[in-house]
Amino acid sequence: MKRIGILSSGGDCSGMNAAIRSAVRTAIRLNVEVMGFRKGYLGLMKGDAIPLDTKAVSGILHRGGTFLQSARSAEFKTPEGQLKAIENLKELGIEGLVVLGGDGSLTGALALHRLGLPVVGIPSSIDNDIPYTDMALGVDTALNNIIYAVDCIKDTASSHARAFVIEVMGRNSGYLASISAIATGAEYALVPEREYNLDEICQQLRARFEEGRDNAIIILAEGAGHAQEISDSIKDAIGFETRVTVLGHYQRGGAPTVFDRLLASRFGKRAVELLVSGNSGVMVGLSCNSVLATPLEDVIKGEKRPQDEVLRLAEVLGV
Ligand SMILES: Nc1ncnc2c1ncn2[C@@H]1O[C@H](COP(=O)(O)OP(=O)(O)O)[C@@H](O)[C@H]1O
Ligand SMILES: O=P(O)(O)OC[C@H]1O[C@](O)(COP(=O)(O)O)[C@@H](O)[C@@H]1O
Ligand SMILES: [Mg+2]
Repeated sequence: MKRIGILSSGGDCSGMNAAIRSAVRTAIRLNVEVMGFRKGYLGLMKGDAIPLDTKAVSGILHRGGTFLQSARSAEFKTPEGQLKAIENLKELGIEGLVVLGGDGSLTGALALHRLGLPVVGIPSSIDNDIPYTDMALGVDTALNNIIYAVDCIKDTASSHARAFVIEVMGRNSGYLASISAIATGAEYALVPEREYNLDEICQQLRARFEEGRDNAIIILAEGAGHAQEISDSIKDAIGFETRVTVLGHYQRGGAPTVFDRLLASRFGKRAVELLVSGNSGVMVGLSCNSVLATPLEDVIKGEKRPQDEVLRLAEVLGV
């Protein structure tokens, strides 16, 4: 292989830059040129690419987001969009592609692989909803962002004897909610994977405030309900003030943690080594602290949910 491409797609996350840097520097060591596509699959369909050398990826390791930018594209889901991408790659003399992204982007990578393009995926999404990797890129940084915010909110909640409903991201996954609830000592983690009974929660919260506790933190996964409605129900039932904080896109940015910098560097290197040695149609992943490759077919067929042990732990340590 003489020339490969790289792109970041879907929701950005911290660690993408570090992974791109690692992939580019590994490729250069192997005498392979790298082109970076801007704005994910949009750039691939437009042929919007820039050459990436060692200098182009210096000074980005510690920055959140992705300097290649990211996007979501409905057109790329169509066969026409995918063929446009393949044609552009041929014209640019690009023989293989590294895709950084979440479950959607990896489904797109599988589509390109089925069209005959050598592809390797790097799981990158704060949601941690991608199977065959213990952690995706960006998850650890997002969790650290969340616990910083929750700790701050707890201070003000205590000062006013309030209950807070704090909404975190995760799409259909309760991973961020359950882990951050354990790490902050929150009273409840409301997640899509477990049914919850709001009446019971309100009774327990009322008892908690009546016995003199001065705050309550309820971490709500975005896929598990409406923050304001839950907050209003709690307020009406317990008679204490409630507030809502939606952490939103704050969770996705910021300097990557050591864990994410290391994971990104390991993933980027292995992805290029696999691609250049002819092992394509796979995703790199972390399993028991080793970097493994899994066929994209299995990744896309698979499902990932937070471990039951973790969900149970959040319940046992809460109210
Ligand atoms: N089924 C699919 N086939 C081809 N491409 C897809 C498919 N699903 C998603 N993609 C591409 O991947 C992009 C990112 O997917 P999305 O689910 O929004 O984010 P993420 O990759 O972070 O999970 C989509 O906008 C689309 O271009
Ligand atoms: O940035 P957008 O387009 O508002 O999307 C928000 C969504 O992206 C995420 O932050 C990341 O999800 P993906 O990795 O699937 O893109 C979700 O947690 C959230 O629901
Ligand atoms: Mg996703």
